[in-house]
Amino acid sequence: MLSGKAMPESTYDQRLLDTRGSVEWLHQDPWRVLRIQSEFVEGFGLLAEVGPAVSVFGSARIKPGSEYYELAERVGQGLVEAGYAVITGGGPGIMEAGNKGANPGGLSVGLGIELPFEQQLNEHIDIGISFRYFFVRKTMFIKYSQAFVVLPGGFGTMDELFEALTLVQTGKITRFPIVLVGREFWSPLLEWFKGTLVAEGMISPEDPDLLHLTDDPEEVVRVIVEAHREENRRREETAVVEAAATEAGT
Ligand SMILES: CC(C)=CCNc1ncnc2c1ncn2[C@@H]1O[C@H](COP(=O)(O)O)[C@@H](O)[C@H]1O
Repeated sequence: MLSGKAMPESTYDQRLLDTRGSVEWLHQDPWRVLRIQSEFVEGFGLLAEVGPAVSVFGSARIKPGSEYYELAERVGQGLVEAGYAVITGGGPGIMEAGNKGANPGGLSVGLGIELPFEQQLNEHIDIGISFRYFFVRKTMFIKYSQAFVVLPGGFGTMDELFEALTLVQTGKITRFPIVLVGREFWSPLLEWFKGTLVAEGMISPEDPDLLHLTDDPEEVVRVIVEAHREENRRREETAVVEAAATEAGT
């Protein structure tokens, strides 16, 4: 970890993605692949035994005591009571609230990101990793959680929401509940999905149904538990049908 004067002026993501400037950096790209690889290896190693988990996303700027902070804390607590680990971006605001709700009752995970300004993981974390690359970190959220809960937030939150939505819509991940918390905040976006995106044929009429909207932390947990129960039932049914087909064929 670097702090104060030792903090570099640019981030690893910036140096990787910036094609302008000194060509010296370009010659280092092949070596960067190894650094990226090691970040995947470290993430896979630390998270492999996390068990069933749900990621909680939302604004880094929300302060303790605010309505959304308390809501996120209750969501974290409810998820842990239902047997899930809680994964967040490890920072302040909603992330901190989600981790705080999960801790000390359950497993609280923070997947932090190196930013151009100094920042520490919040203090309510059992397993914490600081990533240099956003895209490596995003892979970890998707790979190690079985649902996303998204509270109000800004660009970072939208990025995480739309990544998950695209992966579900395109069938890259299946049966992955995405729950939006905060009806007043999210309703205009859902209206826009239906009134503009569906109306202009940019998404299918059923695509907005990939999102579940609520204000109630207990409903968040209920929706996720039921979706996973249904998924397990489907898997068991498929396994029985496949076993019967194999037996019939032998
Ligand atoms: C005070 C401040 C701005 C700190 C930023 N520190 C952060 N630390 C960790 N994850 C972050 C941070 N900022 C954005 N993110 C990511 O983007 C989302 C929040 O971004 P936003 O505030 O909605 O756009 C979080 O779910 C998180 O995964």
